[in-house]
Amino acid sequence: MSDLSPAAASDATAAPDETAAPDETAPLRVALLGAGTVGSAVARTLTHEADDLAARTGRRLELVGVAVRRAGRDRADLGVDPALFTTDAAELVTRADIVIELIGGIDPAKELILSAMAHGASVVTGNKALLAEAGPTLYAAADEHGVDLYYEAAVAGAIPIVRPIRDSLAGDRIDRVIGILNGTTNFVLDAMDSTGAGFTETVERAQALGYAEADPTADVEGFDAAAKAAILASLAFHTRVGIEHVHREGITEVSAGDIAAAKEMGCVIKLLGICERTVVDESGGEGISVRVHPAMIPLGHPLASVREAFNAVFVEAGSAGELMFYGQGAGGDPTASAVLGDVVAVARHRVAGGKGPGESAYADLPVLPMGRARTRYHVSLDVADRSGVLAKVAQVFAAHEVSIETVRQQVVTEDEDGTPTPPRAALVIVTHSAEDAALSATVDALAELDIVREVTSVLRVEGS
Ligand SMILES: NC(=O)c1ccc[n+]([C@@H]2O[C@H](COP(=O)([O-])OP(=O)(O)OC[C@H]3O[C@@H](n4cnc5c(N)ncnc54)[C@H](O)[C@@H]3O)[C@@H](O)[C@H]2O)c1
Ligand SMILES: N[C@@H](CCO)C(=O)O
Ligand code: NA
Repeated sequence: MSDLSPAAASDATAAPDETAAPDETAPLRVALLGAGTVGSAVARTLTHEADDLAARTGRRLELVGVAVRRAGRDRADLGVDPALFTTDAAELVTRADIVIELIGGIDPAKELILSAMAHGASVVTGNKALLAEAGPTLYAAADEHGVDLYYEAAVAGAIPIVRPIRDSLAGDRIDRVIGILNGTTNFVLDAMDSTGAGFTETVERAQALGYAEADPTADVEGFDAAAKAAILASLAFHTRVGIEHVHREGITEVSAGDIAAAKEMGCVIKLLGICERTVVDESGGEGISVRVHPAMIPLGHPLASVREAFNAVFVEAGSAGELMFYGQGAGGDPTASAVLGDVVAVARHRVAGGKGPGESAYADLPVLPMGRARTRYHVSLDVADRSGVLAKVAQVFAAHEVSIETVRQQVVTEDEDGTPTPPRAALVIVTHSAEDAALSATVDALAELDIVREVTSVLRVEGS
């Protein structure tokens, strides 16, 4: 179908023959925007695997240009004709059937994608930040111009999860998606767990090893995972979810003490992206909760075994039951695998003369505030050790209608440096599931009690 696209029409140099049949052997013109970590790997595969890609697609994929920020750099290893490099991305997107956007960020990526679509190109992108901010605008443009918008690389890198949710599970009802969606934070938490070291020291080590960026804010503060959670929730619940709807807490406050407390509970701490469907009223009306925060999960949960910088997504669906998707969430070649899979998919649509699914937002479920999410809390308190203390603490939970699951107490008689202390106790309370607002109010009220010397840690417990 590409030969009748506006891009092809405007590109024609010979006198147009309105009655001529489309050339069904002409290569599909591919434009690549960005030759960084992922773009370079994509360029290499497009050139080195051209014959296999043509065989799988049914048409050759001809790289017609690579937009870069700076001209003149030696990029010989990509195997790309040097004449194809350009600094004019805006011009390049007007003469392609498929545009691969791998420059990242909002501007100019958004305008380039919209222009590419207006010129008839299908778009493949890995840009989670842009999708979480402007997904509906991009989908509307794709719809208007009859082109594809594919973005498998945007969530969990190489792991096939966007298309499994959008296509393979389209006949099922997804109730919950829990993901380890950020490799940097998983690496840091895993290293803290194995070494007992603190957060700052571990991030510095991750930076030295190349796992964390020089500025790790987007990862450690949970922005990257929140963008991915927004995309997953939109797909899973057929509802528009933007980054602004996602409750976000990063891992900067997770201490070595929290990690040790999790170990004692038979848990590990992970930064989780949680997207879940909940009943919100007595008539069975539903809403969704989308949140990113550190949480304890039991060692027996499949997500607990996800080590180092790996990602995983655990899906609970009505008929399929529990599914686990695991693999590399980042890196040039792994992410390029997801990009190229999308390129082949959209190219096949062009060859067959159709397009893939557009946005599905028909359910339009309300996105609940964090206070309405149901979770469990693990609360550690440093309290005076005298009669009536446990009763007072239990009363606070009861007053907020939060049910206690377990209580553990350890008497402390000396400080960390061995100095004898007045009798006190370390109290660890794990609750049953309750609304986050009630749990949070409970913790605030506990902190006000004169018998509570300190609330030493508060962690959510998920996955059980
Ligand atoms: N790196 C990963 O592991 C990974 C994984 C999944 C998704 N992604 C996503 O893929 C995209 C690319 O990531 P990356 O890691 O390759 O980034 P990168 O910073 O390594 O590469 C981006 C490249 O785009 C170039 N660029 C920026 N503006 C440009 C412009 N206007 N015209 C031409 N070139 C321009 C930059 O010079 C750079 O070379 C991002 O959206 C990112 O979120 C990356
Ligand atoms: N910075 C991300 C990789 C790309 O999303 C991570 O650490 O997982
Ligand atoms: Na993916």
